[in-house]
Amino acid sequence: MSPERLLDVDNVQVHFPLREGLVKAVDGVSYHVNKGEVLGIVGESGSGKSITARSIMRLLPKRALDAGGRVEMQLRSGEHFELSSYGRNSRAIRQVRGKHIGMIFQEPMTALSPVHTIGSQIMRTVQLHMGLSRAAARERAIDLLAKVQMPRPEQLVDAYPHQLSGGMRQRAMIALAISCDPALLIADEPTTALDVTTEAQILELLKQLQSELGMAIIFITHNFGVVADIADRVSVMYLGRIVETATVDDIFYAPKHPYTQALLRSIPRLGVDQGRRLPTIPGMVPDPFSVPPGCAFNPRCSHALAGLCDVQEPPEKRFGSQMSRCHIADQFAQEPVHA
Ligand SMILES: Nc1ncnc2c1ncn2[C@@H]1O[C@H](COP(=O)(O)OP(=O)(O)OP(=O)(O)O)[C@@H](O)[C@H]1O
Repeated sequence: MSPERLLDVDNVQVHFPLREGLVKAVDGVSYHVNKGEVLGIVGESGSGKSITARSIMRLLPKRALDAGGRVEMQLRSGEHFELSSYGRNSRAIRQVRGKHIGMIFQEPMTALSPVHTIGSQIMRTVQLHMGLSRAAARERAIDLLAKVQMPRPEQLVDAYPHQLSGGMRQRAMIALAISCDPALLIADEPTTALDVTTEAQILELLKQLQSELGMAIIFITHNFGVVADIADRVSVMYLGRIVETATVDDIFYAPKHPYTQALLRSIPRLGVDQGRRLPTIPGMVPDPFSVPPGCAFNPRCSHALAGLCDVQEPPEKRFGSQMSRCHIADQFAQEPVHA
């Protein structure tokens, strides 16, 4: 691992053996995150974004089968830690969760307990991982609430989650996730349930915290607009695989996978698309029990070549730092989809 590398995810596979058949929810996913960078992971519902992130934390649903792959992280001490070699409830992994990796979700109550005050939940975490005294932990909890820009932190530290608005609960969850100064924050659709104004405020807060604390973020979303705002690099997922990875500029101005291009065409442009019907991607995401042979996107792809795309799985093609899993990736000119 190079010194700037924080996380390496290599060929991770997560399956669900269900009565109807085997679902390969994550089918050989590889990516990396550098220290202090924001990696956006984009894709439609069911593409495997959340399960990939959960596999890093070893927080897979009970029915999931860990079918292989390796996840390694470089801790702040320089020590390499192989997360994939530990079980969900192992002592080692519980040390890493919360301390080295924080996680925030769409629904704050996934992370917050309804029966404890915001302050006591933060205090418990920092006492456990940072060895602070009760008084120092309370002080840190108040500082953290101030850092996430909650008003009157000295009072809100004693509030229960249900006493806060949705946006404030989101801030409290962020305070808890960053309480031990993690090197990595995994953000799984953290702004999806919020109104546009609150969403913009939370994104602004995350950007501010990211540059202030120097932490890396894996930002999972189905919304390309959000990615443009926050990410340095982007990976696009389709049916359990990463189909394209590139810098945010290359993703928007020179996408080399027809799925990325189709997702970009469906973003509304301010002032241009108002009142106009937006193109949507034809067809539906296929049933996860019967993924099409060849390139899984071929039945929905306007560029698909019969006898190639419906037969052969596309290899990873590289163009500098950009990767596309498309047979004809080299044919896409460097032209913006969004002119
Ligand atoms: N608990 C579960 N039991 C069975 N299958 C599951 C379970 N959780 C996820 N899956 C399967 O894994 C696939 C990927 O799920 P995942 O939650 O990672 O998708 P996602 O891209 O994050 O979508 P969303 O945005 O809807 O959360 C799903 O389509 C589903 O087939």
